[in-house]
Amino acid sequence: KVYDDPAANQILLFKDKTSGPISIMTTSAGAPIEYKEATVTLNERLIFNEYFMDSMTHLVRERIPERLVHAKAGGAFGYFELTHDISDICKAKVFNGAGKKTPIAARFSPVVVERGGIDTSRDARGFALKFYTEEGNFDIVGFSTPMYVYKDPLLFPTFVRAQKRNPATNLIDPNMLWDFLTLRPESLHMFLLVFGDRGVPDGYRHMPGFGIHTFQVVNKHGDIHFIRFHFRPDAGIKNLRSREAMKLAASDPDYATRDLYRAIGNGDFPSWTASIQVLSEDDVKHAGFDVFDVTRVLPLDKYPLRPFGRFVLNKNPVNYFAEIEQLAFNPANLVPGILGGPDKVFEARRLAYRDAQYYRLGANFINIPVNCPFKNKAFAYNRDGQPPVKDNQKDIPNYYPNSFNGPAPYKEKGKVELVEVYQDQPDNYGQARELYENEMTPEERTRLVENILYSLGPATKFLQDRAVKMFARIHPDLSERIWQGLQVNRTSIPYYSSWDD
Ligand code: HEM
Repeated sequence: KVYDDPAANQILLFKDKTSGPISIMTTSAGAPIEYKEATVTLNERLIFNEYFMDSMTHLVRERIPERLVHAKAGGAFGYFELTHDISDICKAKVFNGAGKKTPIAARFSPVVVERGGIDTSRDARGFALKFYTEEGNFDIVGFSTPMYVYKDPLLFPTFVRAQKRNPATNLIDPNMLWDFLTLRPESLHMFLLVFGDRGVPDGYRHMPGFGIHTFQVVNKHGDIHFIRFHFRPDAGIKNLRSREAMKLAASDPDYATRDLYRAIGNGDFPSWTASIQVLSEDDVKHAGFDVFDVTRVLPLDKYPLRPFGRFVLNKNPVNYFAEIEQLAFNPANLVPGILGGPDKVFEARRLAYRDAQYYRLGANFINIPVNCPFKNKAFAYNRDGQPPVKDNQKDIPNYYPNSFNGPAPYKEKGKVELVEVYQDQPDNYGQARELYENEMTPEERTRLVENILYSLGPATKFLQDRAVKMFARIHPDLSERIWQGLQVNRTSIPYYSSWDD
């Protein structure tokens, strides 16, 4: 049978591919088990009902901590195809030899909403890719915007808390958000995109992705370059208007997750073209600004895109929890030839992801099949701890150094260190102005103002005044329109003036 919606009919599809119950039901320990309804076994104690004991005690242990941020997601698997060799700048094998294909996992996620939240919420989106390369797993843990919120990683906890729920009311609190945005105005560059059309992508298939950090790469001669990753959806970038997004929030909060699963299930495989901006050491020295500043974009006219590959998602997860919930991305998962970003945010991320995953998945999260390198075997000296331990590295010596043929350290030929960079205060009014003035159409600017008012309207007056002042530094027109809007739209609940039908 053919179903036009594999997302809605997954369980029917399962039935169709089987010819009856797939097996006798068993206990978790594998013994055949009867199903005895408790109500018709009044003369039997529930404690002897092994089905009850087994399922009940498991059920109450089924929740694990959700991700602190990016809790809700759609994810899938597929491959990356290298269309253009880039060995001239990067020796990582995954990017050497045009035509090479590498298996990948992808996970797309709004930042703020909780695990059961709304897919069409106004937010940036995570855009995380794991390349299962022959030299180990390489992760690009990026965003749907080409820039990030701040360049000082000390702000991470503040930013997360300001966007999440108020500790007393348990509500998302515009005062907290606007306090943050106006105290740290470098965030407004990214938030112009979030409040603009890009803030609600029309599903994940129409969403671009960016590595954001300027990664240092090295070729086999030891020459270093710096690159930024860009991924453009081949189906084109599409966004939802606020009104559609809000309707979908009520009618289909899982809109983007459904769209991705359905498309892949129907054989309509989404793909993205991968490009890089490339800078030499000289370019970095003469850029005239901090090219490692994650709150800025690198101008495309100065550093044009060099396409090098595409990736295709052609396989839905067979089990969401096992394969997507348990996926563990980490910017520190790098391979020889790719050194990561020299900036402070990248440095902070080297700790944060690993730490978060130990907490939510346990000490051996790397042994969960989707997280294991599978093109090569890992030979770390870690042992024991919470399951799964897999073979626990069998009888291989468990300490280093040793004299008994345990794994020996890799000696990279012509090893190059990550450069050290001096980073100072961000200043992004210039790029935000450019975005507002040159990249947004007049209609987009109107929608931007409306979306800002929707969020800023319920904030308290001194924050509104502070925001108007900040927006004036981006563009007088933007600030004027927001000020005007606030005069009619100052309200304590989110409200769209133009939405009254
Ligand atoms: C100080 C800076 C940052 C810190 C400390 C941080 C920390 C975290 C943590 C703890 C998680 C949850 C990880 C997990 O439970 O598996 C996370 C998820 C994520 N972060 Fe960050 N982050 C930072 C900046 C960024 C930046 C700059 C980007 C984009 C370039 C980014 C993209 C993501 C994505 C995509 C996820 C979700 C990964 C997934 O799909 O599992 N983060 N971050």
